[in-house]
Formats: sequence, structure tokens, C-alpha cells
Amino acid sequence: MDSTDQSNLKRNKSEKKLLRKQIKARNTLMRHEGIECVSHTTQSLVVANGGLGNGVNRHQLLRLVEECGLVEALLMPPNKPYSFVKYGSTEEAKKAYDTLNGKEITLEDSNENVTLYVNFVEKVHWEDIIPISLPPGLMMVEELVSPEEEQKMLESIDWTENEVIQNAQKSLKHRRVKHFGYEFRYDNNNVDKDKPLPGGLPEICNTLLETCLKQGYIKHKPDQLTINQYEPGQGIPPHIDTHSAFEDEIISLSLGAEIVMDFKHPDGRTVAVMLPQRSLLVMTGESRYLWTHGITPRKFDIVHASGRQKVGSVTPDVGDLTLNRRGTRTSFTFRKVRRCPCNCTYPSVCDSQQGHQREEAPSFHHSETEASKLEQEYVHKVYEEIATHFSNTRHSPWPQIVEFLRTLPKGSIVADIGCGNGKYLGINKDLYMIGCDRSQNLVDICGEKKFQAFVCDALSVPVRNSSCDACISIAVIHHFSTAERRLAAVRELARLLRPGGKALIYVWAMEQEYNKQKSKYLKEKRASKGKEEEINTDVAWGLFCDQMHDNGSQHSTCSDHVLNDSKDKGSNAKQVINSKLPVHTNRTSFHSQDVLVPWHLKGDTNKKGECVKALQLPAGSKELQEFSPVFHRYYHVFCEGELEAACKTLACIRIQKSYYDQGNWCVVLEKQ
Ligand SMILES: O=C(O)CCC(=O)C(=O)O
Ligand SMILES: [Fe+2]
Ligand SMILES: [Zn+2]
Repeated sequence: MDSTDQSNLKRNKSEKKLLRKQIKARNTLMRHEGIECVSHTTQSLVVANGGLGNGVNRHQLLRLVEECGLVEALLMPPNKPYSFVKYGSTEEAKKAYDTLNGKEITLEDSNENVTLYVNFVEKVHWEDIIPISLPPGLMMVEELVSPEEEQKMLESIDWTENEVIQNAQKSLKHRRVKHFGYEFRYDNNNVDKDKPLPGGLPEICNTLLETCLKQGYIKHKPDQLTINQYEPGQGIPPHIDTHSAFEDEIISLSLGAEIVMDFKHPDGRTVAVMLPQRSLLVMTGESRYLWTHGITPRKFDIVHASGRQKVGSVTPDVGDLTLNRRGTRTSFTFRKVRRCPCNCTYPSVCDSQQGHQREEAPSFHHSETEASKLEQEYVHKVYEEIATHFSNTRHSPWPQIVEFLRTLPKGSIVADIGCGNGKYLGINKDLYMIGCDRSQNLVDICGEKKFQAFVCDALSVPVRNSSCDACISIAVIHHFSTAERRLAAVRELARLLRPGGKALIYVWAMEQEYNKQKSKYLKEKRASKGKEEEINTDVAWGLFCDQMHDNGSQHSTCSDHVLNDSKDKGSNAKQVINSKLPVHTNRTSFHSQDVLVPWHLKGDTNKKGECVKALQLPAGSKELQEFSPVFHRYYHVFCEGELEAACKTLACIRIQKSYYDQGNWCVVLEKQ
């Protein structure tokens, strides 16, 4: 027997062993749980040994299964050694089957190893696991905190008068409330997203929130907390937390006393849910978006007499109900402020999808001529003016873009559409790269660096069809002011590509979410480059990256700036006054997807608007503001999924990859 035969034999042996174990798992699932596995490919899988009951946490399993495709649902029944996962397609489920069956993983919580065995199932046994009487998406976690922790949290709340201003404390008719992170305003049922309250969330909540994240009760760390205190007889009217104000997941911890909360479906179904003392209520999906929740103001609740069922729905079993006197209940409700309009699947109750928001937002439907005029004024002209300063602040290529360029085959012809100062043109010497940009001054800077670049518009690039192996478009498409023009820019990239060729696109994201780790990385980069980048935060780097360590006041509110700066000759501030577009305040979240973003030109300018002398003034100083003409660049910031949606309308391309990178939405496209 030669070595190939031997290794074949070995492989056969291990394959056989895996098959044996997989069949065993299948039989156990059938015998003990009544779960029937099937031999053909379906969209759903049951993962044996991948359950909460054998120590796999939701976070870890979710990461694993998400690597294989888009996960529609991951169901982890309490105390069971298996989980269900449903994918968007059978192909993805098959990939997960091939990848995960027989895979050994190390449990994050105990460091023990377990082997997963995966089988297809025709249907996921939802009903068996979630009692149908609870609204879908609602979960109760009992005893999340100990009596000692409960005591500490209750004692930490300062209800005294001097706290009133700082934490937006109010005595409402039916209860006392206190807000942290952001104030929830009961007049418009929303939060001021740009007015965070000083101090953030109380530190005492950190451990609790970490547990919730680790256990997978929530995916994102909340940034808003409302403390409600209800005396017996008090309550909260039935309501749905405003969709546009908060993200999907809402959690509420009950302290001091238990209470019954009523949930109501628009079709009239109501479910009374017992919230025991020290338990956590988790509302997601349908229960968060579609059902109302409220606490009826009364002194007694109706509960099960036998005490068998402490948690969950109080079923209307007339033979087993009694009255329970209420105590003072204090709830901690944690939510995450939403930065983009809600696109849930419940439009009938979704304020983001009911049109009135769009009316409030500055209307911005303009013709092709108007669009190009606006871009001329607020994009092309501005880049021409700020070219030198802009170029001085653009040194560091982005790692994922570099990676894209480095992995292209040797000899590839690559076009950088909107190449700016040519930062990417010299990255990989094995490529033939050409760049183009609307700004003559930026193209000249590329020329000085001996790169091939020419002036053109990204909507009509003077290059033949299918002549490029790859294209990149970095921080360009967000400067087009209508959806049609943005799509046309993508179409133009696609036209340049040969079949099989790839394009990488980066656009600025509405969601400028703070990613702790990455911003640390950014901070380091910035620190090493000196002061140049302090004022004008690169679009592509994301606005909030250094929000924490620079509280300089140079970013005054938009309208002040505009009026103060209108005397500056070199700036386009005057026009801003006439423009309908809101002026964005740097390093704050976006109110609108269509905005003007200020650029503070640093240094003296000559006739052409070029910097001729760098001023040695500290960032944020009054002098600097006076010497810095302010320009405004137009941006359309993209919401999650928007770039992909545009790309999907073009039949000639396929999205190979999409991701979020430091405040940008990014896609890799392949020409078909
Ligand atoms: O008290 C609670 O648990 C819920 C409070 C609530 O629903 C809210 O503040 O929106
Ligand atoms: Fe609520
Ligand atoms: Zn919604």
C-alpha cells in the first residue's frame, strides 16, 4: 500500500466515524426530543452539542453560523444540548452543514472542547420551545442579578432635586422617571440624538450589560437608560417604543418588586406577562415592534395561585388565579438610540416608514440640472479650493483597500475613479494603475508624484468598455446628489470592468458607530502624524473616531458657523445660507442623509485657494477659526443596505462581499 492509499484509508476511517456520530445524534434527537432530521438539503439545521444546555453561548454559535451565510434565525432552547439555525437559502445551509458537521470547538465559557454534529431539518420546532402564549421575540431571564446587586442598584439611584437637570428626572402623573445617556422626551416620544446627557450610563450597570451581551440577550451595547419607579397603583400606558428612536432590542430589569405587564397585538390578542423581581425582560422583533406594552395602574395583580409559574405569561386559567399586592417596583430599561431610519417589517406601526418624517426632512428632490449644479458648487469647486490642504491630510492608505489591491493578479489594469491625491495609485507596483478625478489641482498633485492621472467626471470616464481588471471608487459616490446619479456612478464602474473583473466601493455611512478597538487603532495612526488631521476628519476615516480625546470647541453649531464665516472670501459659506441642506456639525451623528459637511481650511490661501503658509495655531483656538475659511462639501450618507440595494439593481454585476469599515459601507462587485 503506498502513502496515498494509506492517507485515503485514514480519511475514510475518520469520515466513517463522523458519519456514525452524526447518525447517533440524529437518533437521539428523534428519540428524546421528537425532532425529525431529513437526508435532503433544506434551509434549516439542527446543531447537536451546539446548545445552551451543553455550555455553548449564543454569541459564539452565532459567530460560527454566520460565517457560512445569512442567518435568518438562531434558536437556542433553554437547557437543551442543541440549537436550530435557519439560513436564507439551502446553499448557505449546505455550506454550514459541510463546515460545521464534525467541527470541534472550544467553549468560550469553560475552555472545554465539544464536537458539533449537524443535520438538516424540514421545520424548526418553534412552537415546542417558545410557549405560543408569549408574544414572539419576547424572552424572560430569571434571577439576572442577585439580591445584593439589586440592593446596590436601588441604593445608587439619587432621586434628590439637584439631580433633576442633569438626568432629566421627572415626576410623571403615574410614576417617577430618570434618564441616562439621552433624555427620552414624552412630548415627541423621541430622543435628542445630538444632545447626550453628561455622564453616560451609570457604571453600576456595566457588569449587567456585559452579561447580557455575553449571553446573547442583546447584540449591541445600549447607550440609553430610563429608570421608572412605580408605587402600587401607578403604571405606564400601553405603547410601542418609537421605532425611529431606538434599535430593535429593548431590555428591562425589574427591581424591588414583581409586576404584571400587559402586551397587546393590533388584532386584539392580549398577554399578561409576569415580570418577577430581579428578572430581565427582553423585547425583540415582533414583541418590540408590533405589540404594545404597558402596566395597568392598580394596586393588585392577577397571578397564578399555585405559584408554579412565576415567570412568563399569566394564562387565564380561572381555577388558578389570585390577587397579589404590588410593591414599589423600579425598572431599568436599556435601549440603543437608532441612527438610521427604521426599516422593520411592521410598516403599519413604524414612524420611520409613515412618510411624515420625510416631510419634515429638508425636501431634496431636484432635477438633473439642479443636481449637477449643486455638485459643482459643493463638491467640485470645494475640492479645487482645498486640494493642497486636503492632500496634506491624506497620507495613510486603508488596510482593507490595500489588501484588495495587493491580492489582484500581477499585471492587472486598475482604474481609481476619484483618485484624489493618488494615495492608492502606488500601492502595488505589480499593477498598471490609472487614476482620475474631477479636481485639476488633485490630478496635478498625482502628476507631481509621477502617477498616471487625468481629469474626468465619474459619470463618464473616457476609458473603453471592459478594459479594466479592477476598479476602485473610494469616498466618491456619496458626493452625487440623487439616487439616479449614484447608481449611474456604479454603472459606470461596471462598464469599465471586463467580465470577472472586480470593483471595490467605499461610501460614507450614516451609522458612524463607535467601534472601540478600531478607534484605538485610528488614534495611534493619528497621533503619529501630528496635527494635520485634527480639524478635518477624513470622510473615509469616520467622524467619531477621535471624539473622545478631542473635545475642542472648534466645531460650533452649524448656523453660527455659516453666518460668522460668510465674510470669508474663499469659502462657500454664503451659499449655504440659501441652501436647503442642513449643515452637519463635525463629529456628531447625522440628522439627515443629505448634508453639507464643513471643511476648515487651514493656512493662508493664495488666489487659487491653495495653502501657502501653514499657520501654527492650536486646533480649536479662536484665532484658527478666524483664519480658517470654511468650505462645505455635499454628502449623501448611506444607510445600511442602501449601497447593496443600488448595486443589486444592475444585472451585470454580483455583490461578492459587503462590509462596514470605519464609518463606511463597502462592497466588492464582480462583473458577470
Ligand atoms: O417599566 C418597564 O419595565 C418598562 C418601561 C417602558 O416601557 C418604557 O419606559 O418605555
Ligand atoms: Fe416601553
Ligand atoms: Zn420600524
